[in-house]
Amino acid sequence: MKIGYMGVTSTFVVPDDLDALTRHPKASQPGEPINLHHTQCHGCGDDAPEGLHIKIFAGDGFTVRARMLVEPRMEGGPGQIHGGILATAFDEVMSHLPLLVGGHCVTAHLQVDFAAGIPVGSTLYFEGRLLGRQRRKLYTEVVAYLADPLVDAGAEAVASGRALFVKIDSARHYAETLANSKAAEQISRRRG
Ligand SMILES: CCCCCCCCCC(=O)SCCNC(=O)CCNC(=O)[C@H](O)C(C)(C)COP(=O)(O)OP(=O)(O)OC[C@H]1O[C@@H](n2cnc3c(N)ncnc32)[C@H](O)[C@@H]1OP(=O)(O)O
Repeated sequence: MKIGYMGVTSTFVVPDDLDALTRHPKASQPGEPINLHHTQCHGCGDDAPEGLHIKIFAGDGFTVRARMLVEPRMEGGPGQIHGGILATAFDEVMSHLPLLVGGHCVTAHLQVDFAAGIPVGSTLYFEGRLLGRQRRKLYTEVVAYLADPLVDAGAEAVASGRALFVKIDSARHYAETLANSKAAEQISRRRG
């Protein structure tokens, strides 16, 4: 089995020679919700019954803000969020950053640092940031807090994540699996 990518152990290093970033003209404005991937998306979909139902908003510049209620069904260790759920939430929040510059991406690499246990019943607040772009690669990071850092300057960071996204041709990438999606019609309609 291949470990890492192309035989190289994956390490998240943002290159120095980045391309310039430009906000897409149709990107959500700061404070506005960012369009759902689709309504059945496990992370952000309103109609995914077992989904995380994360609410994601555009921030200033190349940032996003998000929040998620840590429900009892998300428990791992007693009374605390499961680490895999937090990793999923991080993936979801960071996957909305490429939408600020346009185009669909998939996660190629994801890493998480867990700094403190996160109690069931809390609301998690996320701040995500696009660190840079090089060709099809977009480098992102996210930090999770137990209070809204916008209103509470003392909000403590409880976890952080980094991910590399790679831009795809969405129609080609999902050509063989779209028919399995509960949202197939909606996605096809959106493509026109
Ligand atoms: C319509 C609604 C859409 C909703 C989207 C929701 C998304 C939510 C976020 C997710 O969870 S996505 C699901 C998890 N991810 C995947 O299923 C992706 C599976 N992997 C792939 O499909 C391919 O490996 C991938 C598209 C990422 C790359 O394959 P390609 O053949 O298109 O590109 P290539 O291998 O040439 O890589 C492009 C660049 O990325 C680099 N790269 C790719 N994977 C890497 C990796 N793992 N680590 C480091 N670098 C990587 C690669 O070295 C290269 O760099 P350079 O530009 O410098 O040449």
